[in-house]
Amino acid sequence: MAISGASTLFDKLWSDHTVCDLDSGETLLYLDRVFLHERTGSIALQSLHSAGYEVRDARRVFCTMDHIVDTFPGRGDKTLMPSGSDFILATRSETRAANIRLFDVNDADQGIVHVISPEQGLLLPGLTLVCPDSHTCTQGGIGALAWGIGSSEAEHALATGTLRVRKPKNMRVIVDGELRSGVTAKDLVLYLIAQFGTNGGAGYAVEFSGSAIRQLPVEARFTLCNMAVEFSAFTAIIAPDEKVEAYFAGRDFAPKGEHWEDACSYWRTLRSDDDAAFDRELRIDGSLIKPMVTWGTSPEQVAGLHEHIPDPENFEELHRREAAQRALDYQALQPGQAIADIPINAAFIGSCTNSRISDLRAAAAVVHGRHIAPGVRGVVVPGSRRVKREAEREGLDRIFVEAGFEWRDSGCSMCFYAGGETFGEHQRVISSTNRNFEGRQGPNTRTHLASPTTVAASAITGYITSAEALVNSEALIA
Ligand SMILES: CC(C)[C@H](C(=O)O)[C@@H](O)C(=O)O
Ligand code: SF4
Repeated sequence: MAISGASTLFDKLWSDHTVCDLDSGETLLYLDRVFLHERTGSIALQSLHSAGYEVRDARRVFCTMDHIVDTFPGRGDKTLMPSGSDFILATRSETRAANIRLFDVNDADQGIVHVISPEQGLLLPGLTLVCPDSHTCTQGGIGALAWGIGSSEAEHALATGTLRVRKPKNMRVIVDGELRSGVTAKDLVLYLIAQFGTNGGAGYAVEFSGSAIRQLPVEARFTLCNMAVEFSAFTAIIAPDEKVEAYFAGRDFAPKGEHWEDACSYWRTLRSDDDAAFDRELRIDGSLIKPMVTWGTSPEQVAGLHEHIPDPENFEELHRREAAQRALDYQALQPGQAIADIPINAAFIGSCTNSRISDLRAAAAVVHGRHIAPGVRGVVVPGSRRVKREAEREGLDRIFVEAGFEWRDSGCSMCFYAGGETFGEHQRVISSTNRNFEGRQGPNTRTHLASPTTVAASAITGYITSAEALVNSEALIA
């Protein structure tokens, strides 16, 4: 379809994938990839099957076992939640019947859906991908149009290879300035949500751009885009650059030979035109950001690690005041408490936000030669089995285990209380994940979202601590 005038990257991908505009005001979009997982994908496949429909093109469909599968070494089909294995078994039989490539429980390439898809080159810049999972936006980090859908939309996607979608508006978030050392993409996205609220991106597809974004390694771009859904955005996208080309070079399903050159030439066209108009533009000075952590039960209830728990009375709007009070009650925290004085019971490194090899390297560098505080439980869950193998090749597993962490098999694990695993009631967990609502990590479990380096440093001190503060405090003692 021809594009007239200046366009955003999002508009270009939308237009390139438009089959037709519908009378309903929606667009019928062509889907290059559909990804499924055992929690929602099994439901979509079963429902499609019982309605008598077939998967239109199984070559474009992939499925993994990540949400419910447990992450204990030597795992099988059983999970702590007795009903968990029903999802696993249904996923296996439905994908087999439909001829869909499944990354099964103990497949060498199994892992969290949003980690394994770009990792293998199953998704590439410029392609569309949907998955019945809200964090599909993660994959916009390489310049693909990827968004989360519901199970019934997944049925439509599977049966037709297309989807009816209402076009969101365009937002650009420009992050200039240089991120300080020790400040990560996780801190950046928490800062964004702190500034503009969890509703800030509602109705928009967000393009991240600016000098701080160009500086981010590709895996950090996934972290940033991952939490676009916590900002209520339709999805997020970052224009691919030479870092993205280097990321894909040699990946299993990335184009090879002359196709590689063609692909790179095409990817270089994937950017917003200079004079493209955005419906909304937000600006952030990246140099102002410090390590962040959530104190409440929403990603917008967040503060710098050097700050104090706010007083709900100081929130202007009534609903924010009430939400803050309720969050403090749930989290058992007091207004005015220094964040650095909050003791933790557990530390979790994992999830589609922060479980890639660069996350594990950064966390391992913090814990290397140190030991987690007495009474604190630490768990590290690689995002995929490939990440796990690479970490083990580099000796990161030994660093974690010697520091007192459990080293697990890959999956969503304790990001989400689906397989039945939890740190327990009233346990306070510092977590590299993306959601902190009540009960997210198990009944009455208290979650504090932070970067993997903050999680690692906190595990060592037993208090919410930045990696920088850990090093400074040791220097004082020495
Ligand atoms: C189970 C799944 C549908 C869910 C999602 O959509 O995001 C989960 O991955 C989550 O993070 O809450
Ligand atoms: S790791 Fe967590 S956020 Fe990501 S897909 Fe799994 S449950 Fe959802």
